[in-house]
Amino acid sequence: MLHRPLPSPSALSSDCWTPFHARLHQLLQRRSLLPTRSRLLLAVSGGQDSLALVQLLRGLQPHWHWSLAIAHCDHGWRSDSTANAEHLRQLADQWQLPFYCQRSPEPPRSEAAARTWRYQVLEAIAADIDAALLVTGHTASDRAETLLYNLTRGSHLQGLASLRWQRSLSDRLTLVRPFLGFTRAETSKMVQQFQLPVWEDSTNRDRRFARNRLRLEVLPQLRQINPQCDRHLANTAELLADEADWLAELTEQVYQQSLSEKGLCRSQLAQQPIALQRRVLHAFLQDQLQRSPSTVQVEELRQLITAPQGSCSSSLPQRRVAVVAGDWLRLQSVDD
Ligand SMILES: Nc1ncnc2c1ncn2[C@@H]1O[C@H](COP(=O)(O)OP(=O)(O)OP(=O)(O)O)[C@@H](O)[C@H]1O
Repeated sequence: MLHRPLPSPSALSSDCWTPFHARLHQLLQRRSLLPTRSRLLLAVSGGQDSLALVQLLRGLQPHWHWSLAIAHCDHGWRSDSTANAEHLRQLADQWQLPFYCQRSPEPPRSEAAARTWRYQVLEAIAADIDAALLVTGHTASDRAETLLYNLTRGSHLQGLASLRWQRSLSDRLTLVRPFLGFTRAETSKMVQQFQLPVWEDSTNRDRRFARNRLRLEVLPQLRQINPQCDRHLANTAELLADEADWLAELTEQVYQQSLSEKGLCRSQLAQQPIALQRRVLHAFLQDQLQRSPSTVQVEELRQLITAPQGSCSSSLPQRRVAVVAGDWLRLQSVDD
């Protein structure tokens, strides 16, 4: 485990301007991610990405006049987690930034539980300090990993397009990921160049976690095929995100056109490409059942678009079935 001593305050100075600062500055201008004078809550684990994020944002602060604060969530997972939090507190002191830290009452049982708890804490801190933007250090490499991970589990387009530049967490808080413009190899260079005291998380090396195996075993292999594969995979996710958004809009239009109190209009749906039929039927079932339908259920309904009068699907949740009534496809109780 590598714990670097805190460097002297001069090494942590934010006044140097590097090509990394210039790139982030331009990216923020182009994407309007972090408006001038906004209050930013920076989520910092102590790893290389989030420390590099703080360093660059501190450097850009005089140009954008943000008010910056740091938040750390201590999962209590590792024996050194309190020391990690204390290390960050001292660093925030040196950086003269407000520091907020919360420890989990008991260690979360899974990665997913940890993430849920972490975002609850971060949202509460953001509300306390009136910050509308929460900024994380997710990189293009995280985006590449997420794309690969979701592919291995089987995913629809939205899943492959995940890790967006921004995402709404609530009415009052937006999550922003400006570091998607950098790879992990680049944040590693930043850490060296700015002598940032990274606190290495030993669980990142634990190969029992699928994400770690992807990061430590699969991606290095893929980089032998193409050294730029992190960036290419992240760019693919970006293109897919635009296509997913466009398809979602189209789906909503067709759904609204085909829907009436009688059900879904079969002749309207029959004119649409199969991909749109599936999406509209998915939206219809989701609305009717208030839960995400399975692929099999959607496919069954798709067969009903051209099925004879009176045909019906097999039983759906809540003792319901889909039935063909003339030009309409509707859900009714199995008891009717
Ligand atoms: N314990 C935490 N407290 C606050 N923010 C966190 C914490 N863990 C993760 N984050 C935020 O979520 C981002 C992505 O988390 P992830 O687990 O992929 O990274 P990490 O390996 O923990 O650290 P880093 O991304 O800083 O190198 C981090 O960059 C950071 O902004």
